[in-house]
Amino acid sequence: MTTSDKSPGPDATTTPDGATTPDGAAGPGATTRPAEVAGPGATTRPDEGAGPEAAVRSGGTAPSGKARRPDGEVRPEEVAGPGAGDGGDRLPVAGARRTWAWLRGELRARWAAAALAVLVGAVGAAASVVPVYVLGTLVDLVDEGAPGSAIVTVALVILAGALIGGLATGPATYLVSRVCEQMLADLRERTVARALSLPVTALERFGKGDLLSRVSTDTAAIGKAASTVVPAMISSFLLGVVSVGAMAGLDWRLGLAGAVAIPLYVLGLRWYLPRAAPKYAAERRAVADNSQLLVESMQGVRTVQAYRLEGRRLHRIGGASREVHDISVSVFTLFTRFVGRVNRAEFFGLAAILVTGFFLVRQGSVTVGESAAAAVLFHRLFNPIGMLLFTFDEIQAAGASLARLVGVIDLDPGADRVETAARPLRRPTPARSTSSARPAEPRDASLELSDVHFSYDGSPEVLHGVSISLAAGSRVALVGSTGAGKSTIAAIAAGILTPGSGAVRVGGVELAPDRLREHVAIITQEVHVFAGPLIEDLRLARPDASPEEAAAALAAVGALEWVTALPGGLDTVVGEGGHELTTAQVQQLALARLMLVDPPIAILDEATAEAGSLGARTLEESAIAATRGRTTLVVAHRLTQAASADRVIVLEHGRIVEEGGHAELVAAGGRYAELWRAWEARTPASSPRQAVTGIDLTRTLPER
Ligand SMILES: Nc1ncnc2c1ncn2[C@@H]1O[C@H](COP(=O)(O)OP(=O)(O)OP(=O)(O)O)[C@@H](O)[C@H]1O
Repeated sequence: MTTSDKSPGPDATTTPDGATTPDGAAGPGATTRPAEVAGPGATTRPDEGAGPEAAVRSGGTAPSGKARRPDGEVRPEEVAGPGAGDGGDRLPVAGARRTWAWLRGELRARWAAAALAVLVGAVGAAASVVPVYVLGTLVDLVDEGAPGSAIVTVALVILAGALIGGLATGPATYLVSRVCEQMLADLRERTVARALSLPVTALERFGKGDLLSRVSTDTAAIGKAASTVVPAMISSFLLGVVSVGAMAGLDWRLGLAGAVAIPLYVLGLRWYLPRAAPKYAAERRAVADNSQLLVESMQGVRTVQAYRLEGRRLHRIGGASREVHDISVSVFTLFTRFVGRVNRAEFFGLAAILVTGFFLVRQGSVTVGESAAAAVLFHRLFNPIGMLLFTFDEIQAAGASLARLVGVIDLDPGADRVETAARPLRRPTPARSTSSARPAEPRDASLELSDVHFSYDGSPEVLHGVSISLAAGSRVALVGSTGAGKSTIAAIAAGILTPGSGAVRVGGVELAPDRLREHVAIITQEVHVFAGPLIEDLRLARPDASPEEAAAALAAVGALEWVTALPGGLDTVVGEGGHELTTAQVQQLALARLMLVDPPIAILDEATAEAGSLGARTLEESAIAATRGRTTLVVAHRLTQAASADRVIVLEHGRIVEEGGHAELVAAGGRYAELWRAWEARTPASSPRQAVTGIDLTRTLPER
């Protein structure tokens, strides 16, 4: 199974303040690009995230981490609630009870398959004990000098038992691992789906490294357990039960002698597990921290280079890796000491059986063959018991990983509001209920933000009652200095961020963020080019788009020419490891996706701001073509974008300070006029507006 391929926009979005680099460009070939479209119908490709996962894996030099406490108690960080982790910013980990409940629920849902697996396993275990049981009879027959025919019969029974046991093992393993794999696939799918449905602010707060290590390292730990450890454990357990039963069947005292080993095994486990659990937890944390550090360093590589932070980053990564290494070594040392205790238990168990058998044979209670069979039965348990004990930590690790994934599944989709609720914000205005159960449909493509307040987690409010209204089909530019709140407004209007209070309406109807995304598409500052054919990248916006429709969208934004000139045209493999696209080309792809999404409302957040001056003209034209006929909100860092809008809204410190047409505001001599003069001064040319974009804006300016 794969992740849903119908998840809307959020996966394709970026932080409102997007990581800008000193040179302002992500560089050719970079996977993350300075513009991104997300919106109605946008989808998640099954292969997405392969890169970061690989990065985490390559960083995860240590064996899969382990963290569950043996007694299944809830660790301090195992508090089901966002932000309740030990660092305050980790994704939550489900408690032991909740994890068991999840497991039980999943098994109940597959009870028939699970029961069949156990049944086949039990038959296999019973059949494989038969040869040892009968071996005792064979010894006695030989001892008594029985005829060859009797021995042949016993030998045939041994053969049949071994055959049935062997034949049943394969299907039993297959059936158990199939149930486990199905549960894992479901779990992985639901984890990714929930992560994608999380608000961007929540994802930022938790850190992508933690999420990636859960989806990769934790899933791998569970996957390993599901395919190998759990089936082996179940068959070992069944074999153990059947063998002890068989020993007791020979003579109860032999069974009791074998049972001498049990308390020793238990003591060994009780010695090991409490010591191992904190070490595994520390190892898991160290691996996650190391992953986070690596992901951050890779994602911020330009900033790292620009500020010459390579040495310091490498030093920190080296330190984190050393910590992982040291903890892993101490985990292994502990494990070898545990092995010694297991060997001791085996020795005492076998010795007890042999001594008991000796005396029982002497007093005539059992035969030599029966005593030998008991010893062999016990000896045959060495491997299964060792398997049970030595993989206990892997099961623990899988349990810890399971708790981490269940923690993500249980996350409240409105996780970013959990913390903001503690702050003195007005509650969001409840959506007006309609008389019928059906949600009201917007009557047109107008967009309205009404008295919107917003603050990022734990930070002071950044929007203080912003109200903006865009008539259907109009083009409005948001202008303001850095940090004024433009991108935040864009993200709220697109349904990426949820306002602390206030309302967002489309066509007069207040819509929740998820419904808002059905009507609004946004191009943000980062575009992710997914590895694969270019047409598939376009189909993220509309999965059923035909090559002709994709070509038409590309043509509309002026990109068809260069796409057809690519070696494979629409089928050229782009993204990580594929054909490298320029920043401007990537931005045009984002605009073509917007065309395919065909939303009534479009939001451009610096869609062209990162372009080099040579591509600026083309991109400006592409952006105008892509948004023609749509209600458009443009975050205009380049004031030429504002000059071409129907209306300009000037924002400062989270408040609207001016609003009106470009010419009107310039004439008014206020804040916009000030910004415009500064802009003109920065772009000396006979016709500043033309010089910046290469477009004669008087042609594109609407009639006023
Ligand atoms: N993810 C975030 N977490 C915390 N604070 C944030 C976050 N994103 C933005 N901010 C803060 O919110 C305020 C508004 O930021 P926003 O990015 O909306 O401004 P902007 O006008 O778009 O700025 P710019 O032109 O630099 O993009 C700023 O003070 C910024 O530091």
